[in-house]
Amino acid sequence: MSPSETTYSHPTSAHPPENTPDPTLTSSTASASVEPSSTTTTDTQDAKVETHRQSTTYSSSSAQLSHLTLNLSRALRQFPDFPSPGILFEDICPIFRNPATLNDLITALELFIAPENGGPGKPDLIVGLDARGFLMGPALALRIGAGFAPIRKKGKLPGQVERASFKKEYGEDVFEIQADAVEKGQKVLVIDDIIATGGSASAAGQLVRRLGGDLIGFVFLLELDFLKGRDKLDAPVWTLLTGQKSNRN
Ligand SMILES: O=P(O)(O)OC[C@H]1O[C@H](OP(=O)(O)OP(=O)(O)O)[C@H](O)[C@@H]1O
Ligand SMILES: Nc1ncnc2[nH]cnc12
Repeated sequence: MSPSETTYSHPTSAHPPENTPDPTLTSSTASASVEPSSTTTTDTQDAKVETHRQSTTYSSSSAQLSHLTLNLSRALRQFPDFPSPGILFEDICPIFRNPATLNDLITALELFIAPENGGPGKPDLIVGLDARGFLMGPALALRIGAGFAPIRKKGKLPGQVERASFKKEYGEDVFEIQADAVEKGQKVLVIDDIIATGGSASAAGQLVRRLGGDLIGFVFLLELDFLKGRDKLDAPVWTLLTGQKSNRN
């Protein structure tokens, strides 16, 4: 089977099977309540494209999104046992090397968050997660006319910060955000490349809310859905691609 014929929805042997417990849930990490979303799933040749059905523009936007996400899924590649044994690492770097796929990514995200496609609408502020969220967040913010603020790993931001510890698919970490990064009541969208166990995104959501932000949702390029990370998030979740394609390399 050629790479373009493989399915982007099955866990591979390098990842825990669907019913394997999420390792981060065995710790004291706080787990947020689940907010059901009206997500529908459309299968394409390579990817499952999640959209939120709402208006008459759905069909054309959905077709465009299918096209864009197919291009994006083809640009991803995988590295087994990185950064540690048992992890099948999804490498997003090739998307950014090519201006066409970079544009596809930002256009797909822009379409995805549009209210007519069931998205949350334009946020006041996009909050991106260190480090790969920085590759996507500012470009999307510029495209839609929103601000951008970073959540960084501990010790990188000057001034007063809010801090949250968390567990992720391959380790533990600490996030910080500048205390004045979010204005009270600002509509905030959190963006990152990948949601795996959801530990990183959950900690980011907590920080946004602690600063008084109105957390309108989370958006990701890729969701490793078998790890059930979205169950840790208590705001709507939008993901362009789900699952993992095996034997890509
Ligand atoms: O859902 P989780 O299990 O929390 O994993 C997802 C997080 O892991 C990766 O970041 P990483 O900490 O590796 O940082 P990087 O972006 O600097 O590579 C990824 O970019 C997400 O932020
Ligand atoms: N499998 C994975 N590939 C790339 N980034 C990740 N972050 C958490 N899990 C990951």
